Amino acid sequence: MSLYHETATILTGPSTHGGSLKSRIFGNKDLKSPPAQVYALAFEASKWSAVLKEVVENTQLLQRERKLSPVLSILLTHDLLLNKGGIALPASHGLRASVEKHRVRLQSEFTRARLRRKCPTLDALKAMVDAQLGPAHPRWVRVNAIKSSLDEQLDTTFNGFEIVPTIADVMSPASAGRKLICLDAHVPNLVAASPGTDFTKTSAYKSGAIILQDKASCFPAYLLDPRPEDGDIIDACSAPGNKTTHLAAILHERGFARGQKIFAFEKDKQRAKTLEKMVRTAGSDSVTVIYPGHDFLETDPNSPEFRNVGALLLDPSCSGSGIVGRDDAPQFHLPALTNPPSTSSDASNNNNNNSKSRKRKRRADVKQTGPEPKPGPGTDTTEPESEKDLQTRLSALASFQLAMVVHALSFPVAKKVSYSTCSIHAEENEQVVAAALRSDVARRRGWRVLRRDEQVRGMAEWPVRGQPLSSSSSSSTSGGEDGMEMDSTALEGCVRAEAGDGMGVMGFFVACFVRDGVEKDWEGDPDGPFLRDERGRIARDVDGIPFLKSTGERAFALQEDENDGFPMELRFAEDGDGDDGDGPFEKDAQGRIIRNADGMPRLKRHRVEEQEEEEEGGDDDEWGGFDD
Ligand SMILES: C[S@@+](CC[C@H](N)C(=O)[O-])C[C@H]1O[C@@H](n2cnc3c(N)ncnc32)[C@H](O)[C@@H]1O
Repeated sequence: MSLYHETATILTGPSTHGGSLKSRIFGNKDLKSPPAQVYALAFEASKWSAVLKEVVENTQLLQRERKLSPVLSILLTHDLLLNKGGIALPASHGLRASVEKHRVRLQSEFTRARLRRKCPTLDALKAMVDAQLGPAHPRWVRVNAIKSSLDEQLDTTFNGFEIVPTIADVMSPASAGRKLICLDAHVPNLVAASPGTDFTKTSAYKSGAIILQDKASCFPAYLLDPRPEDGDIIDACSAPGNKTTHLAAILHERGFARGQKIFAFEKDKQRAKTLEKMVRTAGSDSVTVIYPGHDFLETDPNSPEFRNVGALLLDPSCSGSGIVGRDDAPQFHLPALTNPPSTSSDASNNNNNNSKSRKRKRRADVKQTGPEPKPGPGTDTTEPESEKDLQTRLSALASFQLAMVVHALSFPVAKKVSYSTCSIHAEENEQVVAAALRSDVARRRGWRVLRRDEQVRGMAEWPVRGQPLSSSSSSSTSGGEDGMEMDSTALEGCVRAEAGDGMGVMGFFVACFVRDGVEKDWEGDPDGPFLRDERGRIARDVDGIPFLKSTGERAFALQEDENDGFPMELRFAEDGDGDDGDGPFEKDAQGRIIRNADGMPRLKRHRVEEQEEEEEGGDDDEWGGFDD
């Protein structure tokens, strides 16, 4: 297969497979062409594709050369017009000939495209195209607490990186070529590294000590805040497993309750294989039960298997309209097969990279598999989708998403459910939450949105919140008019992330449903079965287990038999830091585990390091305060 066919295959393959463009290419063992050449062509052609799309359309190249596909037309035109060596194929090759015979026409159309952009020279056009690449997206790295620690990674994988205080420093064009990292201020164990940094060859990546996961994608597990006392956790839509493994990592730091499990559902069997691999690599296989090929909607919430499920993470298929920076390459603009020639106003539209309507229409694809119609090939395109088609697609997605949320809210002892999408559309976000709150099950069981002031520190401090439905809906009828309004407290409880706002995140949405009356279902006591302190909070022992009113004893009997199921006693994972038999966490004089403000238990290791620093007379460690 030629360089051009191989590059075309990479560019039109599912964007959900294999991470960044770089890792998709360099990790592809089947490539016959040199990966560096494929990457250079894919990147450069993508960068120029908005201009080349115009050239191809205006010369009607695709109509003249019926065997040429849209993606190949861009790749070949790129090399013909912009590559010093021209098209890298023998002169007699059919592909090369099919484009070269239109050289004069293509060249003059390219000149017109340049002049329309008011660029007097090719160099000026090159500078403009480079400038339009937009703000670079950082490479987000989550340190997997099951296999490593932030400190260990700072000493190893990030050794040689300069630590800078803000994400703006990491993304600044002035920092190009430097190896920078910034420790995230909102999500524990998360690091932003210079855009395009390739960690896929590091031993930490291969061993699962680090996981490449966008900051916003870390919000759901962090906001759900899984705890030993939550019992079993369901991840309803798991593949490829970023959030499943994040749940496991958070629980690992807190200490899993004995027998506590994460049930990971994945409807797509193929994707379930990726999930299995990721869970194994991340070291969370012993606590994760995978249900490959299993439709979450077909689970029976009342099945004995799920009697201890206290929390669910729901990250269903969505439009994916918020996805940016998944890749280290610019978007690829495909020429239309039948479009009339572009006008100068089309050209100026093409230049308007940041327009909101464009963002909304940007992707015709679906984030992952789901019930909705799938896109055709070439999904990484900017083919406009009509407003009507968009609304039809969004409404199909929203019905599915609502069904998933309502199902999750039906688990008998569940008391927290996070719902997330990487969509920017209110139809999939606030409107789904509003509709779920109005469902029978939500009303009957008292589900509400977790308030901002109840959220873990990083999420409470995150500034971008749910949008009022009338201003966030992409439909011409506002959500409010549809009766989908939410009160301001609930909206404030919703968390959004906005691409391109300087915080280095993709477009994302998450809300956590909670209910306060779970105990009522069990005990018939309006105040629940557990002892409470003077502020009405459930009293818990050092391990977080509540005390029963009836006996004054811990709610769950401690048993040695591991097979007796949850919840019994806490099991601390090996810490490797000289286990003193008293668990890995610092305790106060009363023997209670010391927790940071966000509820994270404080590891003994941190104290030892602080003491060492004090002895060395070092300054306060800026990063030691990360969990505080
Ligand atoms: C957005 S992706 C999940 C990403 C994942 N949470 C992560 O962070 O790596 C949605 C996944 O849900 C799966 N899915 C869709 N409908 C489902 C259903 N009814 N039951 C279980 N899985 C489903 C899709 O196959 C897809 O893999």
